[in-house]
Amino acid sequence: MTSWIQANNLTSIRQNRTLFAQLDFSISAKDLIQIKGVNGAGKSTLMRYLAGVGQAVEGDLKISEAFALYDGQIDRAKVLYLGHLPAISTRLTVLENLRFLAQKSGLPYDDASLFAALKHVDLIKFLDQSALALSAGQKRRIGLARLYLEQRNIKLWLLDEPFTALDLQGVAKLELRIDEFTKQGGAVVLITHHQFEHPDLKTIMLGHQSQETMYVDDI
Ligand SMILES: Nc1ncnc2c1ncn2[C@@H]1O[C@H](COP(=O)(O)OP(=O)(O)OP(=O)(O)O)[C@@H](O)[C@H]1O
Repeated sequence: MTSWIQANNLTSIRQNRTLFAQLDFSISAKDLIQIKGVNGAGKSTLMRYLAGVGQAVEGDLKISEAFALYDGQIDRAKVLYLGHLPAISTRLTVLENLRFLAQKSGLPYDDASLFAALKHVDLIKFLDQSALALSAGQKRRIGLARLYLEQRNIKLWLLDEPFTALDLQGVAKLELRIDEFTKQGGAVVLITHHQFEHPDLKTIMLGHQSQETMYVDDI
């Protein structure tokens, strides 16, 4: 199968410190990939690079035609990136926040689909409540509700710490949703310190002790 993204020789140097170097990996349909490494290893830096934000990575990305917009560039309309902070406005209600996030992420939505998504993350009772009064887990759930909207063109999810602050039931539901998306042909790259048990989970390991600690398996 042709890879959507083939990364070759990626290097990131920040403040004179090499986070990772000569990193190779690929991302294909149905892949479930976890970026692993200690705090500060460069996991978010790498994910932000794949998401097209942040400048701290150099190297070569080969993009397949299925994933390219033009000229070998990633078609950003095919990527949904959820950063490690919930990005919630406390001035808006739960529903208004999701509407805003859906719009920002380029996802199609109407009120019925927003309601359905909020039901999936158990926030339907809080629709019109100000986000100011929500718990950390509930704020996280607003952002995750995007995963239940119609994905239309989206092929790749980039999820930075999506399990943070979720209760056990929330974790189980998110694991199921990730599994479902990959089975439907999408790919997921995630960063998590949660022990995600999945038979198809691949790993991109970042280490900053020495270059020998950097490896990618199963690709
Ligand atoms: N905007 C920035 N400017 C300069 N250095 C930065 C910036 N953002 C992060 N760094 C540095 O880059 C390194 C890697 O950060 P990054 O957030 O990618 O690590 P991480 O592996 O995701 O860590 P964690 O597990 O703690 O979230 C850190 O040493 C951090 O201090």
